[in-house]
Amino acid sequence: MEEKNMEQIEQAVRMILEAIGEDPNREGLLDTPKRVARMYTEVFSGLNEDPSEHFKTVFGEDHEELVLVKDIPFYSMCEHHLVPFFGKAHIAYIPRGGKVTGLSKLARAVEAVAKRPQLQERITSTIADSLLNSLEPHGVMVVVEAEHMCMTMRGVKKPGSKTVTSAVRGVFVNDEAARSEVLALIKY
Ligand SMILES: Nc1nc2c(ncn2[C@@H]2O[C@H](COP(=O)(O)OP(=O)(O)OP(=O)(O)O)[C@@H](O)[C@H]2O)c(=O)[nH]1
Ligand SMILES: [Zn+2]
Repeated sequence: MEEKNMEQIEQAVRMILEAIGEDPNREGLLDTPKRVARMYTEVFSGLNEDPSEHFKTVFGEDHEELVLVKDIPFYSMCEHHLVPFFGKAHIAYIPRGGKVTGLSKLARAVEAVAKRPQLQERITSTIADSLLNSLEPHGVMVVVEAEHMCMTMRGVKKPGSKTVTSAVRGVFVNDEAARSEVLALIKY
């Protein structure tokens, strides 16, 4: 992030601290605006990242069977309240024409998409569409499960509640058995 953007965040944090009735000049808070600016640089670092960039690493492997990377942990920021939501993403696809990507690239795509102000639904569909368009596989299925701090520490206050979203593309749409296989393997 550019220096001027960091300064803007620092100013904004100072204003928020004042607005809630705090003294931004007391010792414990003196470095807080700078820390928050650094933290936002990190947690919003995916804002201008295209997840498809990660799928450029392709191996010509003749495997037209299921690939599933599950339990990919992620942390994101709810775009309504700017508080975290976090959980696990599971990504399944059936490659076509030898287009198999590196396993870590699936996790990198999750990072890119999660590190911006987000909705869980958008994380889920963005990953699915990006994989679909880049590798042109037979099918893609993305399942995301997460806990939203805006629903636990405030508001409706329902700690432990989980939101599950899925995005299904290609052969998975009409093949119930294939979908069930993925869901069984995710739970396994
Ligand atoms: N669909 C969706 N909603 C989300 C997500 N993250 C947070 N929300 C919801 O966004 C909604 C915002 O509702 P508003 O009524 O505008 O805001 P609010 O008054 O703070 O709502 P409460 O959380 O119910 O107190 C809430 O229902 C949140 O639970 C998400 O990833 N997807
Ligand atoms: Zn929220």
